[in-house]
Amino acid sequence: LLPLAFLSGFDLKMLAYHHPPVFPALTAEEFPQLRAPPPAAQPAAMGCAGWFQCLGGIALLVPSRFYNKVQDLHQGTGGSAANPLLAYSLIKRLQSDWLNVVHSLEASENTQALKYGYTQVEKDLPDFEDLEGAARALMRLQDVYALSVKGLAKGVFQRASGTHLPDLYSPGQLFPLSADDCFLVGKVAYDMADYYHSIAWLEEAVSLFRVSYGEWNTEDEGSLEDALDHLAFSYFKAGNVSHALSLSREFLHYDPSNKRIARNVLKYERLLVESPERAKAEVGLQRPNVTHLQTRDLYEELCQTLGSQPTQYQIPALHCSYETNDSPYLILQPVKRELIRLQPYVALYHDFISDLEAEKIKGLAAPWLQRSVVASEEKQQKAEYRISKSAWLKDTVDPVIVSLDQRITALTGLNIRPPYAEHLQVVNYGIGGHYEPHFDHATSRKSPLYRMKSGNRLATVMIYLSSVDAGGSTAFIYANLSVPVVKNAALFWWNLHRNGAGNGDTLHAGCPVLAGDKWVANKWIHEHGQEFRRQCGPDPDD
Ligand SMILES: O=C(O)CCC(=O)C(=O)O
Ligand SMILES: [Fe+2]
Repeated sequence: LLPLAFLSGFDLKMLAYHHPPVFPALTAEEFPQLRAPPPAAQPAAMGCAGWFQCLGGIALLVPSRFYNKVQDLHQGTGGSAANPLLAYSLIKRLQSDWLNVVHSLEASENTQALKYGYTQVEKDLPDFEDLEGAARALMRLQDVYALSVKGLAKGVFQRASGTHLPDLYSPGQLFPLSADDCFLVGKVAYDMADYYHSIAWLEEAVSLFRVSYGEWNTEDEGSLEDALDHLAFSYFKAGNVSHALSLSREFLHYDPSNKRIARNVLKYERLLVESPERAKAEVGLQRPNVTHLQTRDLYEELCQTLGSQPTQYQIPALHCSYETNDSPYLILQPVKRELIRLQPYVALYHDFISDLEAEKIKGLAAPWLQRSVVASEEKQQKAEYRISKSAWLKDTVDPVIVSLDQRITALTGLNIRPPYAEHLQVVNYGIGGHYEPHFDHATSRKSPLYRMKSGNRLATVMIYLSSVDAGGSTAFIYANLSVPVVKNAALFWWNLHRNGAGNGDTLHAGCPVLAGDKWVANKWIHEHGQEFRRQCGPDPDD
């Protein structure tokens, strides 16, 4: 650096200007290798005393005392560039102080403290399975709601091309994804050999990495080269050799010494010479049908459009009414029933519980939530087609459950004392959480549902304990209807015909939650105990 005498007032102003008193800009400008924390991660905002207790300031090595001193020096720099003392201290700081800070014992102690702090909370942080799950959830939302990946990367929820439907969700604040965020989603798809999704997400990653090429982010996992590498191979696997070739050539432009990519380039060139038609071959990539759902299109349409329920005007039998169900319990406060379908019978009871009760039930379940399982042959196990957390609540845990049971008894006229009904199952779906089309009743005699020795699941009462911002409807696939989440309402349907056979028309699903936090509570009522409450009959349609 020039000695003090050679720096003009303007030079000093420029120095001060480039090192404004805003901490993040200051550190990043003065020492680009030091990563400034995002403004939201300031110690006060995070509720901790100094940077060194905070993980928010990862890789931040600057002691707060020095930071405060620097900040004070930057106060009112406008007129003070003429002050020789300040000018001297600025130059000294840039030439010597920072060097001492970076090489200080304090800096290495801070790094150690940062690492120690990280190991303390590490076990509570999301693991790779969580991250993979979150990436899959994004792809699920992309598919089920036909969203454009380009839009998602920008933070908006636009429909993919071809549809002119309005957006399903408009967030108040945009949260665009970074190149590396997109890269990771693409990589998760790539690792599952799902080139349909890897291509869409890696295309976004590549274009974002291109824009910021040369800017290194310590926190990033991938780079432009990584994204080009994975994207080229995805295109090759999808049969598009000419795209694979041009991306691999671009890779070599950035890293000419990579022998593997150089070999790939030769291979792709040879393939194109041997069969030039490959150059033109635009292989239509099929979306993988991971869960082999036969009803996928129907299901997704119902999730997107909230079904096509005929209204009361088309079917007069579908109407709203106050019901007492001959129960003394309901005489003073009848339930508000909205008949949704007669075949299969589906009814929505509005305001079945209060906000207070909903909060209480969620609070009681929260500490017990575990990843939901499904019945598979004789076992219960986790499955990709049901992503949620759930907990069982006995009526002994709180009087609120007792009074809910009383109301369900009054509403249904059924006997729900154990073992004639299961305990209350509280379910929480996070973003992208879903339950693909399924039956609540057992379809095989071996099902674990029969362990209660009270027969099959005759009826379902499902209560919405929350609202959602978008998505999350309950779709009845064959009945061609879907019910939006209505907070505090209870949805009722019969799973079995009067002859005891399962009603195939009750195939239903919980659509993925697009935005929000969805909670439901299930009460499954079994066959036994209802002999005098729901008459049986021989008619297979009844
Ligand atoms: O969440 C929903 O809308 C449906 C849930 C469901 O079908 C179930 O838990 O069995
Ligand atoms: Fe269900």
